[in-house]
Amino acid sequence: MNQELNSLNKANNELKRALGHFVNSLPSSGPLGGQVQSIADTLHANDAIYTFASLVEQYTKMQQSINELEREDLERDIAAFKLLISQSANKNILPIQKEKLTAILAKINLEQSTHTLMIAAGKALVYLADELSQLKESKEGSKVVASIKYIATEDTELVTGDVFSTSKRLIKEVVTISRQLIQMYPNDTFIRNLLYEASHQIPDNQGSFSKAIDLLAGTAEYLALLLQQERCWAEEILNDIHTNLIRALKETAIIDKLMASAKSHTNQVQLAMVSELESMEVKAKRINTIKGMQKHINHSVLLMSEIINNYAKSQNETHNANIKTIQTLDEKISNATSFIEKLEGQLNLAKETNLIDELTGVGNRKGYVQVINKERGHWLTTKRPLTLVLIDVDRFKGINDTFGHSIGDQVLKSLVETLKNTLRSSDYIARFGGDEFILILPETDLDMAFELTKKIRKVLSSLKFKLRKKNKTLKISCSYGISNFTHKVFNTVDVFNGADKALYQAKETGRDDIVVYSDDKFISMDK
Ligand SMILES: Nc1nc2c(ncn2[C@@H]2O[C@H](COP(=O)(O)OP(=O)(O)OP(=O)(O)O)[C@@H](O)[C@H]2O)c(=O)[nH]1
Repeated sequence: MNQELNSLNKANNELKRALGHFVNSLPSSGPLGGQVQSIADTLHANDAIYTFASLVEQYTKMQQSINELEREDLERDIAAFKLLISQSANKNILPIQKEKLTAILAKINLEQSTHTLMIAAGKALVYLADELSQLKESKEGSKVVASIKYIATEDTELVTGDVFSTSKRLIKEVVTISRQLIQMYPNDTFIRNLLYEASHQIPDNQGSFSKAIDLLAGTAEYLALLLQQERCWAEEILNDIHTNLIRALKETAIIDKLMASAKSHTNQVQLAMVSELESMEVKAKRINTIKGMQKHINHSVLLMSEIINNYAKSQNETHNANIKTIQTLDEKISNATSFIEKLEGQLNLAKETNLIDELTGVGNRKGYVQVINKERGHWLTTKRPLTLVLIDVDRFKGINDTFGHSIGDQVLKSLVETLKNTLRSSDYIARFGGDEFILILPETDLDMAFELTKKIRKVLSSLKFKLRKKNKTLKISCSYGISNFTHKVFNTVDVFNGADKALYQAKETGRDDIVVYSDDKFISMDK
């Protein structure tokens, strides 16, 4: 379309030049004076397309005015025009030329209609121009031209020459424009007709100035229409692009995802950007210029890419943070795993060497022997207090017999749990057999052991075992025997026997009792 517009501009300049001379040759007063002046003013305007349109309009108006003018006024103008031609015809030109001009003049005199008068006058001008240009080339030409200059004003010569050559050039431009247009719109009948009409004007040297302007005006009008159409298409395409852009975003739910991500990360900037993007569709409907829409699309695309970049960045950050957390967790898990493995190893070793009681999970008699030997060795070197406590459930046989073996087992397990919760980690528990347990208490003297045993007795006596079937509650009690390593009694078996003696004594005195035996004698404690 640019090419066509350039051609149109070129044609416009030609037209301006030709009309300039034409206007200068016309009388500036009289009935056409106003229009002549207005054409002259328009010629100085700069906007090519605007000038062309108004020149054509004013030229057409002038033609109409000529038709509408009073006969007398018109005759005066035509008379001036005839005089101009007859003066040209009477001067020093060749007889044959003079003859031709006189014939035309005679015809002009006969013509009644203004329109045909104008055509005849136009032909005379064209003929004159043609002859003049030929004369300029010939030998006697310069002489003749000089004589014509003498009778005709400079403007007249220019008008005739320029109007003729401009007509031809204008038509050529119409042909050029329509040939270019036909390539873009091969099925357009208007352009085809235009090309046909313009092409048939070229070989005809009599092609009139007004015909050329008519064709050119039609071309310009049609070009404007095509431009308008293309503008509409461009607008539609841009609108489509924008709508599709927003639809694609909605369909893939990208906006929802971005919104959710911005909300969860309390990213205010991102949130504001996503909301703006959401309102893009509404805003687009209010835009009615191509430039505006292009700007809007650019803005949309920039905004989208910025949001998506931000989103990707935050996703990346979250990803990296997750990787760090996973690494820390991995380390913790592997530490815990190796710890568990170590414990498992110890447990397995204990099980392998039969040091653990199967039912309660504490040490068995073998375990007790191993630990007491170790602790005794320590006592021998440090002489730090070391005490044993024997615990035996009272009337356990009765529990088994009355409530069943499994309740008996449960009592033993609960007893061990209570002991574990009351003792220090350095203390050792072993099931010595049946319902009898032994505690090895390092760093514990008799008084401390006695207080600890009182505490154990209190907790155990508060235990209640619910017996569903019988709708009863079972309570238990135990008897306790305490003994310690001393300077006098430091043999393991002797100390154990001391504790056993004390336990037996507790049973004898009615059970649920604590008895202390040390250095081969019973010790009375403050109960
Ligand atoms: N349920 C259960 N009972 C056991 C287990 N080992 C031993 N016993 C029982 O524990 C009871 C021990 O009873 P004794 O200590 O002799 O006597 P007691 O009934 O406790 O009476 P006193 O000790 O004199 O108060 C026996 O009836 C054994 O069968 C066990 O692993 N589970």
